[in-house]
Amino acid sequence: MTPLMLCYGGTFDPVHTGHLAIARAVRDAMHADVFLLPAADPPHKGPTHADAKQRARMLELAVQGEPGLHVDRRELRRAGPSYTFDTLRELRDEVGPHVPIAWIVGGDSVFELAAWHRWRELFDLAHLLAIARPGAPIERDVLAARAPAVQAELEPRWCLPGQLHSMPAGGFAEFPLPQARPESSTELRRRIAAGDPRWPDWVPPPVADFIREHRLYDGRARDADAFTPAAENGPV
Ligand SMILES: Nc1ncnc2c1ncn2[C@@H]1O[C@H](COP(=O)(O)OP(=O)(O)OP(=O)(O)O)[C@@H](O)[C@H]1O
Ligand SMILES: O=C(O)c1ccc[n+]([C@@H]2O[C@H](COP(=O)([O-])O)[C@@H](O)[C@H]2O)c1
Repeated sequence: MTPLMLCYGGTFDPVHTGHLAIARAVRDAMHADVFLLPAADPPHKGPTHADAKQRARMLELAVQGEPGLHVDRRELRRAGPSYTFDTLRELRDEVGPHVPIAWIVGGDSVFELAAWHRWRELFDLAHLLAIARPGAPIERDVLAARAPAVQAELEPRWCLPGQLHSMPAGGFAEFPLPQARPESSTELRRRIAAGDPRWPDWVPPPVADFIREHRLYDGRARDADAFTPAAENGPV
C-alpha cells in the first residue's frame, strides 16, 4: 500500500491545542506523517495578527520533538493568496500521480468550500479529510441545508477514512475525533488580549513563551506598535 500523505493547512494565528490534537489523532489512526502548512496569505481572512514567519515559527515550536508532525513552509515562499489548489498542485507534481494525498479541514471550512479557488478541481489532486467542530458537524442533512453545492459534490465521494489509502485523490471522509475540540484561534486571541489567565492552557509552553516574548495578540502591544513608525519619521 502506498503511504498516505496527510496535509493540514491553516492560518495558525496562533496554533492551538485543538490543531495539535487533530494532527496527532489523524497521524496515529492513519499511520502517516502530518505536514502542517501555515498559510502566508490566507485567502478568506483579513490581515493576520501575527505575521507569517511568526505563525510558522510558533507552529515549529509546537511540533518540536513530536514524531510524525512536520511544518512545511512552502506557502511562505509564494506571493499572493495562499490557494490550496496551488499548494496541492505543487505537492502532486513532487510526489507523482499515485501517492494518496489527504488535505485535513475543519467542519467550518467544509461549509465554505464552494468559495475556495478552483474548489471542484481540488478533488483531482487530493482527498479531503474533515473534522467536525462545535457548530460545524459533518452531517449530510446539515451540509445539504447549509451548503447544498458542497453536499452535492461530496455525496458520491463520501467514504471511510481507511479507504483514502487505496486511491490517490477524489475522496471525502470524516475523521471521527473521540470528542469535538472547543479551541479556536479567535477565542485564544481574545483571551490573551483580555489577560484571561486560562489562555496558556490552549498552547504548548514554548508557544506561550513566544507569544509573551513578542507580545503577540496583546491589545496594548498593538497600540504601541502603531505609534512606532510615526515616532521614527518625526512629526508629519
Ligand atoms: N477546534 C477545531 N476543531 C476542528 N477543526 C478545527 C479546529 N480548530 C481549527 N480547525 C480547522 O483547522 C484549520 C486551520 O484552522 P485555523 O488556523 O484557521 O484556526 P481557527 O481556530 O479556525 O482560527 P480562527 O478562529 O482565527 O478562524 C481549519 O480548517 C479549521 O477549520
Ligand atoms: O484555496 C482557497 O481558496 C482557500 C480558501 C479558504 C481557506 N483555504 C485554506 O484552508 C486552510 C484553513 O483556512 P483558515 O482560513 O480556516 O485558516 C488554509 O490552508 C487555507 O489556505 C484555502
